[in-house]
Amino acid sequence: MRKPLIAGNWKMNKTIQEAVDFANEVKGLVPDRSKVDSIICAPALFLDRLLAAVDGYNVHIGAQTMHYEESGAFTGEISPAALEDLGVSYCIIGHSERRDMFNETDESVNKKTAAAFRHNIKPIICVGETLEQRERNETKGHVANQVSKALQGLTEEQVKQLIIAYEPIWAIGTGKSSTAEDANEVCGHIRQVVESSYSGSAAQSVKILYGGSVNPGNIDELMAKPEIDGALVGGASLDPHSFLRLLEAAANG
Ligand SMILES: O=C[C@H](O)COP(=O)(O)O
Repeated sequence: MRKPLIAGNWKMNKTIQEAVDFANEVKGLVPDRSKVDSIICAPALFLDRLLAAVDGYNVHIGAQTMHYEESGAFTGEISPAALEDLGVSYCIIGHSERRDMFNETDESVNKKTAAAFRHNIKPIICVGETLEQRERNETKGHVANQVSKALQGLTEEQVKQLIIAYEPIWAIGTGKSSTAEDANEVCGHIRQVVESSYSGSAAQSVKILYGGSVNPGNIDELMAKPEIDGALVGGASLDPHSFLRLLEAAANG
């Protein structure tokens, strides 16, 4: 039985004060970590303050991206070693916005995933198809290819700890979520890819999330599906009440 996981991706939203206010508002109300892993992936500038704000509560803090090198001449980049030193335990890798706007590739996603494991950071690898790919019936092939490339060189033990978020690009921030049935089918396909590349045990351990216009109105239906272990949530994670509702749905589902 895989423990459910809800990760909020704040993207480039909030000020530090708004972030700390949010953490103070939700932290005592977040369901116990035995029921759900609750994660806030915040802008890098807020991570230190958020870690201090939620210390001792059931909330994990994650980053939204990082570099694969430890250090060096990479102006403006975020070092995985520095994230580890800060106490950051999760990092989103290969979000479609970063693939689209910041030149993230399957190769860099693979290198970042390996770097995350070297630094005790759990990677949340994002995959998903465009609307055109969906219309051409290429969803499963595209997603399988992204997953295979992201996992190259990982050990079975690493794969068991992995989190993969299936986010159809056409569903992100559009209010147009995938149906729970479709999302479940693609998440199941991802699990099969893991099984054929690694083992049944790896496939049963890896957590697969759905992302794309998840909100308090559709979370129950998504969480009821057997292949969906949780959600990566953008817009609906920005409001404390909505975020808490998502956590409760996952914890009690
Ligand atoms: O990482 C989160 C996804 O991009 C989903 O964003 P959204 O919930 O605003 O559609």
